[in-house]
Order: sequence, then structure tokens, then C-alpha cells
Amino acid sequence: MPNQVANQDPNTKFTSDELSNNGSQMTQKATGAVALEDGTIVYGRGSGAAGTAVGELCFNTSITGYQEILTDPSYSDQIVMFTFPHIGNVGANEDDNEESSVNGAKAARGALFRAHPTPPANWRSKDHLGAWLRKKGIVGISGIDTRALTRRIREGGMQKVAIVHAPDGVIDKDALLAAARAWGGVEGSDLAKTVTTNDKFESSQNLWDIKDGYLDASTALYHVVVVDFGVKKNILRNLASVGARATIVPASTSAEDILALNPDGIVLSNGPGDPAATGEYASPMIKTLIESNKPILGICLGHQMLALALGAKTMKMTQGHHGANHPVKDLETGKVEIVSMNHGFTVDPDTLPEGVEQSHISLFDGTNSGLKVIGKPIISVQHHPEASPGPQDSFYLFQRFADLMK
Ligand SMILES: NC(=O)CC[C@H](N)C(=O)O
Repeated sequence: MPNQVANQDPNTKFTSDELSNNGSQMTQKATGAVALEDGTIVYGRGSGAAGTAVGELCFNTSITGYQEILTDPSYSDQIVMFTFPHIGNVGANEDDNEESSVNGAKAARGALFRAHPTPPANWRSKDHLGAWLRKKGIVGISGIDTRALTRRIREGGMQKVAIVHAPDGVIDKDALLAAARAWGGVEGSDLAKTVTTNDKFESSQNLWDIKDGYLDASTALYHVVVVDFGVKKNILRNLASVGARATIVPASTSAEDILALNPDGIVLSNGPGDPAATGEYASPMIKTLIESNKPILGICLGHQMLALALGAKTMKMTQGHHGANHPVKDLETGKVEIVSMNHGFTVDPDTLPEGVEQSHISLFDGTNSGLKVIGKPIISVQHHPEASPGPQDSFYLFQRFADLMK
């Protein structure tokens, strides 16, 4: 019987220095390794691109949607460890990439899997995950005891890691560990400017449907300017689904240039890195947009940057929120929605100025998941109303934003 779990396959047994899966002897040379800044070295089997990648290790609990996750520019400078053991089963295609095709933004730097990706079985698949990872330049390592590493992150927080896929099996673990420790980390780093589009572009693509593929774009009722800090395509599609055509502009665009486009509303997008590191250029721009009284929707990084411009503070979380099954409560309606999450920083609700209130909270840990500005058409959420991947409970937020533009 074929066994898809790499380190139980008799030909591919790996053992690690510390987080050994079963302490068994290696029967095949490891072609991949992970070095954590705390000194842990774990061996596995390389897949995808060969080479070394350095980043912040976070775990994602989603069962599906690995391709959307790995191409979400918010994961720039991160290495995603999937807690679900079987990743790759539905292959990969061009439609499910989330990064904007215009800027070709770099998203996740690497991926860790429990089982080695197997040949795909899905009618939408065009590629094996391994081949797709290679094309994208993403390093993958399988055969990893993802449960043990996840527990380590839950206890000690997200760590700097270096991973290597060495097809010849030559792995210098000391050099790998040194690379992990030498890296500066995500805190304090402005990554939005590394993934934003260089040039303004337009989008009116609608949502994808299982029967009809991409739905026809409806007549545009609104014009929205999206400030691109690393925008996901499904945000643009959700805007189209509520009748908004979008003009996407670079992160460094001035408020004056944004307002000159005469938008009915403005979206501050998701994106990678530390929100506090964008303060220099983003806060003055967002402050002017707030004063303009135009409707604003902030999503994830955009939500955090809006909070900063309003005078609140953000802080780093221990393990962050990365998954597609997080319960969030809408404090206005009392309804609980199951949402997609991907963030490592959070808005400190104790620092909200007068006139700014929490609209949503996470029911996992009570952290802030949304804001509203009293007396202004401004809303923002920490979670991902566009899902992709994840449940579509929060699609209503795009309609709420459209209603503010009406
Ligand atoms: N998805 C996002 O926009 C992430 C926002 C921010 N980079 C964080 O990690 O908290």
C-alpha cells in the first residue's frame, strides 16, 4: 500500500537532531532541513525550489487553500508550516494565485509539510504542487513533525528560521542556523513597499463560480481606489461583486493623488510586515483620507495602519492568527462569523482614541478584529472578508462598505 507520509515510507525515513518523529535511523539522506533560531535542527525531504530561504515561521491551520495561502503577499518574509498533514492533493493552477498578477509580488518564502506532496487529483489542477513551488521559487520541506514544531511556536512564539532544499543532500546545519539567527525579522520591517504595485492598474474581475467560472462583471456603480500594500485578488473580485470597479495604486501614492481620482470609496489593503514600520509615508496619507470624509474600508494590514493613523497602537502577537476557522463576533449585530485570519500583529484596543470603537473581536483570545469611526463612513477588519481560502461568512462586509458609498 503506498504510504504518503514521507517519514513512514521505508525509503524515506528521516530523523532530526531534536524533534525526531520516532527516533528511527535515516535510511535515505535528507534533502531538506529547517534550522530554528533556538538551535533546533529538523531534517526532511526537499520539494519545490532548491536553495535556502530565511523567514519567520508561522503555522496555518487551514485544511484547504494552500495555494491561496502561499501566494498571499501578506506572507512575504514568512515560512508557512501547514498543520494539516496532506498538502498538495488538489494540485495547483493559475486561477487560485492570490498575488496581483501585475506586480508579481513575492509571497511566502517557504513551506513545511508533514507528508510529501503526492500527485494531484482534481479537475481544476494543472500542476503538481512540487512543480508549481519550483516555478514560484518557493522552497518546500516535507517529512516534518509539524505537530511538534507547532507546539514549540505556541509556547515560545514565532521564530526566525532558515530552511534548505539541497537535492544533493549536502546540508551545512551550522551555516543554516547562522542564517536564521542573522536575519533581522519581521518586527520593525516595512514589507508593504516591497510587494506593492509599481504602476496604477484597473480591475473589474468578478468572483469565481463552480458552474460558470468567473462571473460577468456587473455594471459598475462605484469607483474604489485600492491602496496596494500587498492586495489579494479576491478583495478586488469581492469589490466587483458589489458593483465597484477598482483602481489599484502604489502604497506610496499621496492622499491628494488618490482623491484626484475622484473615488466613491477607498480600500486600504492587506499586506506583509510590521504596520508600525509604514508610519512615515502611510500615516499622513491615511490621516488626509480620513479627513476627506470618503468611505474607507481597511483590511488586515490596512486595518492596522488605519488604527495607527487614528492614534492607536499596534503590537506583535506571540503565535498570531493563521487559519480559516476563527470565530469572530460582530459586536453590532451580535452575530458570530467563522473567518479566515492571517496576522502576526494586532491593534491594542486599550489605545483607541475617543470616537473609535471596536466593531469585531476574536472569540479565540478576545483580540481586536474590527474598528469603526463614530460619525464617519469608516470601517475596518483584522480578518479577511475576502476569504480565499476560507469561509464566506464575512462577504457581507463588502456590501456594508458599498452601502456607505451609496
Ligand atoms: N494579512 C495581513 O494583512 C497581515 C498584516 C500584518 N502583516 C500582520 O502580520 O499582522
